Amino acid sequence: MRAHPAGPQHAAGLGGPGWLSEPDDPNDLLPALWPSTARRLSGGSADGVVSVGGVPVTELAAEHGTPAYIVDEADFRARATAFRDAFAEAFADACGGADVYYAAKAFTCTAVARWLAEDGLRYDACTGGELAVALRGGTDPAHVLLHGNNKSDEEIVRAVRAGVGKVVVDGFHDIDRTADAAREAGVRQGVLIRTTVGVEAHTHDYIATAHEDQKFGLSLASGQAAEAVRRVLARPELELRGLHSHIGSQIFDVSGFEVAARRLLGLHAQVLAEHGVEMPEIDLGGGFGIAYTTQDAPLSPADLARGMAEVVTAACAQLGVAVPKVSIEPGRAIAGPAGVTLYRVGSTKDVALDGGLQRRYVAVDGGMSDNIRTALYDADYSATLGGRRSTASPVLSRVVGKHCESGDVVVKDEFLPDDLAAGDLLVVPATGAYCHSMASQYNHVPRPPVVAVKDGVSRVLVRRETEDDLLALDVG
Ligand SMILES: Cc1ncc(COP(=O)(O)O)c(C=O)c1O
Ligand SMILES: N[C@@H](CCCC[NH3+])C(=O)O
Repeated sequence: MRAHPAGPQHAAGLGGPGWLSEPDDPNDLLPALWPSTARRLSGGSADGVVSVGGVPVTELAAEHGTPAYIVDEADFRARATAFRDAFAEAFADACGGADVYYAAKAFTCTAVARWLAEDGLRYDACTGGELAVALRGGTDPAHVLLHGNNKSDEEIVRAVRAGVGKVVVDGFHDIDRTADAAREAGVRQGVLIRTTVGVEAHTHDYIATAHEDQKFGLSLASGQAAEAVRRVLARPELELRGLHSHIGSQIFDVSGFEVAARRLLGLHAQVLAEHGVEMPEIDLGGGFGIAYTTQDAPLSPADLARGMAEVVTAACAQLGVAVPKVSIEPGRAIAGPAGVTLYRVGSTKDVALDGGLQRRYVAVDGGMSDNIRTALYDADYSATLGGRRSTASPVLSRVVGKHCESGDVVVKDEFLPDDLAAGDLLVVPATGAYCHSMASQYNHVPRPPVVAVKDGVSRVLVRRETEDDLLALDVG
């Protein structure tokens, strides 16, 4: 990592993160963080402008306004099919391939469901709302699985009637309700049992999900998962398809997945020994990390698939069981790098810090309502000047929003050019996952649109909310 030209103390003195370093030219886009079609144009009337999907951000801002979520359709679909192909290949010999369920919670809308269906991916919904989007997008219901730690009766009935392939049993409370819904619908419902395997995933506490002391799943160690197997087998309306584990999100360390797979397969073998039931599937969840900064080094889908295939094959051989059909549920790794957020700068202010240092606050026209991840998880992002090139010297800056909250920060630390001013466009990469899907209308700020870009054309997938939309909800 290279230090800032003013000396390492420039950033270090602010207690800034270790990852913050300046690219050779701050106008460069660091490829790992951006959709594959993103570039800074050179020459012509749009010289210096960032372009995504062949559309300059100046055009996007003029046509769709700011803030706006921009999704690079080709990049999203390439990442999705890379997972599909890598896992199909890695598991081909062991179990005839693998199924990839896109985790809709990362980002979904009808167009996304359609892309996935066209490209042969499946769909992981965790609410009735996400299921509704899948069905409206033309997803084959048999390719949908329904998660949820607190599914309503109505969600279960709706999913079973729609013909979803699998309902994931997250607790004992799901078993009889799903079986009753299946009996009423006259079907045999496939189920997975979400198992808490006791892995402490190396990620933010709020997004680790396989240790004992959290709300999801049935514990392996305490015997709850084995008891759930017995209860499911006692209901003939249910078809026990397999066990499920999801250890958390934004994980880079493959050892967590390895331990989870081995423990899950241990229970899988135990069920065979105890009940004579050979479950045909196993679902290892999602959670594959992406690069938000230059410090993050994600594994490629091919490396992940190869690594997971080795672990699963070896564990099955050791246990003396056939390799079940493997499923995974990536969300962030498909949607995250495919999306950027476009903002317009409204104001700046310099604050003197101890030691003669200063921090520049750059306020944009969105904030924690369109990206809650910085406030919620202390997440790191980067930002770049989008509408022009600048040769002004870089200034350590903090990109903040317009909300009435001092924690309303989008990018904690970034070097931005000294001549950045009101009216400039800023682009924040790697915002395709868990930004639109976690957006709020805090301070009655309408949510931004989602605009797809491809081959030089932009298309609104989700329209911008208006104040009238918000007022229409207020019926009191
Ligand atoms: C059950 C389950 N599957 C898949 C995912 C997707 O995770 P990620 O977007 O990190 O791949 C999540 C979210 O963490 C989840 O809870
Ligand atoms: N929402 C989280 C990920 C957790 C998702 C689902 N279990 C994030 O933004 O990183």
